[in-house]
Amino acid sequence: MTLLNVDIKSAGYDKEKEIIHNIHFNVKEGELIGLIGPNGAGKSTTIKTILGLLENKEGEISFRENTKYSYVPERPIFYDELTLWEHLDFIAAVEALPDKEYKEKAKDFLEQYKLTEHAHEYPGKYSKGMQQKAMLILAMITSPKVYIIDEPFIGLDPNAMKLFLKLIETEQKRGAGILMSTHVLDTAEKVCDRFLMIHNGQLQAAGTLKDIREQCNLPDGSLYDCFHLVAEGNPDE
Ligand SMILES: Nc1ncnc2c1ncn2[C@@H]1O[C@H](COP(=O)(O)OP(=O)(O)OP(=O)(O)O)[C@@H](O)[C@H]1O
Repeated sequence: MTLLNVDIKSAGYDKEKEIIHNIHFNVKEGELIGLIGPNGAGKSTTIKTILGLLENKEGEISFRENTKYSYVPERPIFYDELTLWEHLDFIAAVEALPDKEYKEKAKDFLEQYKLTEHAHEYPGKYSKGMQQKAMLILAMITSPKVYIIDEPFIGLDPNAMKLFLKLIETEQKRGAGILMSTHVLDTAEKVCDRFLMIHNGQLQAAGTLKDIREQCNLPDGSLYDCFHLVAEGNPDE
């Protein structure tokens, strides 16, 4: 079942300058989709367009009816005057989450991510990795049907990375669809079901690794080889 359908004809920050063109894909239940591309390719712009943050947009973005989604930005954003628990309470209040259920879930996440002892501190003062983990907890607490995650791996230590991947898998099994932009291609190759390869604001290749290899004419290539070909035009350099 399709949860999110993206049909961007063009989008950009200023009326005169379009940044992305003809980006079409969907996210289905239980799928993890990797949004891949070099710096400045248009990944964050695609995400911002999906989130409705860009006014200059031609095309259609449609979430399945009543689909709740969570966005995890590349750079964590917190309220200065709220502790992590207060952030969780705030989200629970806005989303009208059942009290007992969300508290149990929150405690479980905090324990897993080793943030229990820091839950009453201000996340603005956490280390980078702790902030990233806190953002993930805030995203997961509402049990959304769709996740939109901008580069989750930077700043996570190896244990946190493993935990994140495990939680993502659990969320997929629950039926959540995930769109995740990342530069960590070896991990993406292992965990993503499909890929969207963007360069110069356009979709250059899309599909499973097999599809991408065929489109790049690299039958045994890794995701990195295909990325390199798309980004640089030569897989061997
Ligand atoms: N706020 C902005 N205003 C104007 N142009 C922007 C803005 N943000 C990004 N751009 C431009 O849009 C283009 C695509 O940038 P975008 O941030 O989408 O790339 P990206 O693929 O997410 O890159 P990275 O891997 O470096 O995060 C770049 O040319 C960039 O200069």
